Amino acid sequence: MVHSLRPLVLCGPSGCGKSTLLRLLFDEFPDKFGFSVSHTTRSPRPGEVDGKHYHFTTRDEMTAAIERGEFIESAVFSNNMYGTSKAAVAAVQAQGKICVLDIEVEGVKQVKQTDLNPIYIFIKPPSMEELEKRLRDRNTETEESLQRRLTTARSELAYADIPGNFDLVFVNDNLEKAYARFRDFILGEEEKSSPSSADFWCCLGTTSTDRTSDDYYYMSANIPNTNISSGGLDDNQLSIDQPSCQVELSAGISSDVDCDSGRGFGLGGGDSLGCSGVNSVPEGSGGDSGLSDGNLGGGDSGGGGCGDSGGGDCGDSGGGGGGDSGGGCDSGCGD
Ligand SMILES: Nc1ncnc2c1ncn2[C@@H]1O[C@H](COP(=O)(O)OP(=O)(O)OP(=O)(O)O)[C@@H](O)[C@H]1O
Repeated sequence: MVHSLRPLVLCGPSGCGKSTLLRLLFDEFPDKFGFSVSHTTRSPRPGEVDGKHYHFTTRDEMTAAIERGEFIESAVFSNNMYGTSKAAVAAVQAQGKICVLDIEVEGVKQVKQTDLNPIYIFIKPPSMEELEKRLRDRNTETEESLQRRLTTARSELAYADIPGNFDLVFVNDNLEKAYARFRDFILGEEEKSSPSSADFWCCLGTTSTDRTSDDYYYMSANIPNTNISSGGLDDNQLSIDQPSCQVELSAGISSDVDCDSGRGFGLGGGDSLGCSGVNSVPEGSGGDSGLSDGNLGGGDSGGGGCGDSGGGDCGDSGGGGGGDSGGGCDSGCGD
């Protein structure tokens, strides 16, 4: 299964510094991020290139494409249409890059209705006065368009202040500090959503035949000290050290299952075990990590990336070294 990295939605009032911060990000990570090229009906600014900064289009063409369902989001801003086509996002993801969407609040609301599941970031200016100064200094606006942008900015800032609307809201005051915060947050979030930290099941039974449903435990490598959520051991915990993703059983695993704290197992950095997004494992089914009581070394994969519960048993091939597979779960997981 191919894991698409979560897209990044960047939002903030015109002039808050979105383009500036993105330029720094792309300069530092030229191969990691890809810009989703928006469509717009506004005229190109000096230096802007069609197909690179925007797909410049007409109102009629864009309206027709939206009606054909070709857009994830679209909005009218300062009398111009802006929008993100599905093709623009897919083109970036096809390159194995994190797709960056620079969109307005109305577009954010529409993206939230889709299954895109991006990271939402909002950039605030230090003040309305500073925002106005930046826009004037940029020298790209007429007095009328500047006033429109400032009016829109107020409602955008109000939307950003509602808890839960964005994963990160921060002020772009000192550019260096703002960029560091922006970059570190994105890298942290992407690390969390990478396959190495997907939720997974593992099995602690010694052999495939003596396992019961009680031997399967649900773990999330994103959350330290995650409660075991199945197998009747809700009071027990798994302790998980990030970022190496070492997973081990804490002391206190009940002895009435066929395991104890000595039967720990670990994952090297970048590892993935079993099936992500699993909610239940039917009795006697697979979805396990391919481990009995072994460790997987760095670079291992115990299967991974399955959408749902079940599937065939992964075998007992624990203890693999670097680059090993923990039992070929991948094909055995049903959706
Ligand atoms: N931290 C900062 N301190 C001072 N000036 C800044 C800072 N960040 C950006 N600027 C300046 O503010 C102006 C607006 O920034 P930028 O063009 O990146 O905004 P934007 O949010 O992309 O705007 P738009 O949405 O209209 O494209 C630019 O001239 C930029 O150089």
